[in-house]
Amino acid sequence: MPDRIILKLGGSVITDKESGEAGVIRENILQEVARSLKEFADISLLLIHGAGSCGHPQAQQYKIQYGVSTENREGIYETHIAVSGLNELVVKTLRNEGIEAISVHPLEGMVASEGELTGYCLDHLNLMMSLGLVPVLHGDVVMDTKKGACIISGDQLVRVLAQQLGMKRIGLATDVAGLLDADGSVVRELRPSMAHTIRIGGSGSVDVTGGMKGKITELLRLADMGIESNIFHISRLKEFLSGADHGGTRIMPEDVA
Ligand SMILES: Nc1ncnc2c1ncn2[C@@H]1O[C@H](COP(=O)(O)OP(=O)(O)OP(=O)(O)O)[C@@H](O)[C@H]1O
Ligand SMILES: C=C(C)CCOP(=O)(O)O
Repeated sequence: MPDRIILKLGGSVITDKESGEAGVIRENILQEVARSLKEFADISLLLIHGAGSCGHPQAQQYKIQYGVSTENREGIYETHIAVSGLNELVVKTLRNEGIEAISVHPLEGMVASEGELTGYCLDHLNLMMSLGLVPVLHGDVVMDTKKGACIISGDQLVRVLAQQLGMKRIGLATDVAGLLDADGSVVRELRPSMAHTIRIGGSGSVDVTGGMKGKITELLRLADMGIESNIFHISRLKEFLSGADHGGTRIMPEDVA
């Protein structure tokens, strides 16, 4: 069986998150990514993407992260439709390159409690990958037993799916070279015991899931479970896919050399 890899494409990469304008998708970057992925057709891939400007502004406008009642329930549709539109374009672009991508929307099959995914069946993802399909999930709004609904980041999906599906390698491509320290240098290795020594911020743009801080929190939880993950700049995608040095940050379990 080929190695299974999870790749998250950051919303900051595939959308224009910084301009503050909602819904701007970087189609040229998506095409480049699709072409790169095509070169690695022998990899068994599960793709996750963030929302960027196609979901974060809507989630913030409807205050989804503070809970959902009949007052703001319209935000469930508005947020989901924004990120689903992005997902449709991601899948279409991959398929145009001959990659057997298929959309999987978390809202339709996952439930959370207090913002943490608690209810889901992943059998279909296993079966899809066994058939050589590339499931394409995304950060989404999902129903929540305590809060009505909540936002699940692509980073949380990375943690849950990496753990549950036994993925061999985990990579998060974003718009920075990796986790940066106070001098702007890339932190090449991060372990749970040293995380408190680095000042980690949110995102420079509208982001309801915590930006870099949210990402590192999820990946440190993976490290605590003995699973390594990687953050790198999108321009280093091929290095990550081929197993070469991607120049970014490896988030590692405490006792791994
Ligand atoms: N110490 C840090 N090192 C690197 N980036 C940082 C740091 N602190 C804050 N950031 C911000 O985190 C951003 C990356 O996180 P962000 O969540 O926006 O990325 P993403 O995963 O690509 O987007 P999305 O959440 O929409 O999928 C960077 O663009 C940077 O502005
Ligand atoms: C805002 C929505 C809909 C999902 C957020 O996912 P992320 O961009 O991975 O943080």
